[in-house]
Amino acid sequence: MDKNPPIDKKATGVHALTRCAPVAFWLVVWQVASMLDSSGILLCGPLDALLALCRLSSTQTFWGSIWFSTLRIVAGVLLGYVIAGVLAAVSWHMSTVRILLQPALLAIKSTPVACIVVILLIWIGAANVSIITVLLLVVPAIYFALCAGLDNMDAGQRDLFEIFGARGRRRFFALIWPAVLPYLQAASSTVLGMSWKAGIAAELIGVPAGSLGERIYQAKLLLETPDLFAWTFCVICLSWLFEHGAMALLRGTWPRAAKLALRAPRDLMESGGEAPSGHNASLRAQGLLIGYGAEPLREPLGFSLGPSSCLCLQAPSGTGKTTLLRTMARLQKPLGGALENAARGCSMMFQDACLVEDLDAIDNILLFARPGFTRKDARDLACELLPKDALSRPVRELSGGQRRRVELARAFAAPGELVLLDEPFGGLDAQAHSCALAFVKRHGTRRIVVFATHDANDAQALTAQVLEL
Ligand SMILES: Nc1ncnc2c1ncn2[C@@H]1O[C@H](COP(=O)(O)OP(=O)(O)OP(=O)(O)O)[C@@H](O)[C@H]1O
Repeated sequence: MDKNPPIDKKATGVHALTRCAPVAFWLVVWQVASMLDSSGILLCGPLDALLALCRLSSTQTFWGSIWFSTLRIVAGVLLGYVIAGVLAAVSWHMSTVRILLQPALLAIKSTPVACIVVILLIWIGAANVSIITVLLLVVPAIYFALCAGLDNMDAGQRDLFEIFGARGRRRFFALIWPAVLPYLQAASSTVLGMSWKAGIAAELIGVPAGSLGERIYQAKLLLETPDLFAWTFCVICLSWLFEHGAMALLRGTWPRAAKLALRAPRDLMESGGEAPSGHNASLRAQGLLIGYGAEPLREPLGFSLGPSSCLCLQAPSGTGKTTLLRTMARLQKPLGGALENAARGCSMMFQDACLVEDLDAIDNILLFARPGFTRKDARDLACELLPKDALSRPVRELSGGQRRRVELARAFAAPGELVLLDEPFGGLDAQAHSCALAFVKRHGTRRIVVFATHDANDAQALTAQVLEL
């Protein structure tokens, strides 16, 4: 069977016509308007502009000017992105830097380009005025976009990377980059086109020798209107190419960043070890108070868990099971009492599935897996819980129950000796439920497993101690 659907030639033809017809219409309007100006100084026709472009493009000066301006504008943009990235990273870690930078960058952002150019001409002269002008346009726009992306990073995703101890390149490529990318794309779509406008405006004011700005200025001085239109057309094309090329590059970074995150080596210090041995793992609470603000949710809690033990948290809704699990994961500080955790590493299954949505089940498992855990291991582990056809689709396309099972597999592929499961069997049918119970029993040995459930039979099935809140 032919896999490619037949091309609808009629529809393609209509599509091409709807795109070309308006352009042709405006070219005719332009030609007619130019014919009304008999002098040809105010407005030249499109044909004259095209002839001028052909004439100019055969000269060395033409390509020299394009090279001169492109080099400076692109350098300004690249430098601007690097500086904005460094400043945003520092500001994110140091609020004082952010407070200090805020007024300066807002002032630069609000200053008209023409004023910036005039000041720069006094300071650095004309030759490189376009680089700094473009840089000053890019830095505030990209800096504020990056800060917004970092500020609005999903709290659940942050918790996920924090608990699993994913740092360095994996954290950058799988957490930070996808969080800032939409903001970066939105700001870039404005800034990239603007950078050419600002760069050429700077050259027109400073008139550096050999630049596109100088050519446009000369064409205006000598009233060579066709040349003026030809140069303007060049700037529009360069700006369009640059903007669309850079945006396509940016769009393509996410799948690549995910691959880089998966390839990043996981060092043993970071992960807590090769595989859980569980020999010395323990978790003890004495007079533990949990809650938000000053008022504890419950009376003081106490329990003691040794290696290969399982604790079931059972309580009605809203009584603090999730809060206790978050406290055990060190995502929240206890309000009082003592919590001694002697387990190496921790992994958690959240009540609301928290996954890297664009990656498939295997990649989600591998992202936080212990060192030496191969793709085949991840596939075998996932196959214990999920149908094969669910393994290679982005997890955002999976059902709620399937997503929970990806999380469950991920929790046991990670090296943590303490495994916290928040309602791991919620939303599963009877068969999937018993399969998940068997999975936890099989892989829970040599770890401490703490899970929250509303089903009293789960504790029995896993021979778990029960802590009723
Ligand atoms: N971020 C928060 N700030 C303040 N109070 C919160 C916060 N999160 C939860 N609570 C409150 O803490 C209490 C316990 O919530 P928690 O989510 O721990 O209960 P739960 O036992 O896990 O409930 P469920 O079984 O419905 O998941 C609830 O009364 C809830 O309103």
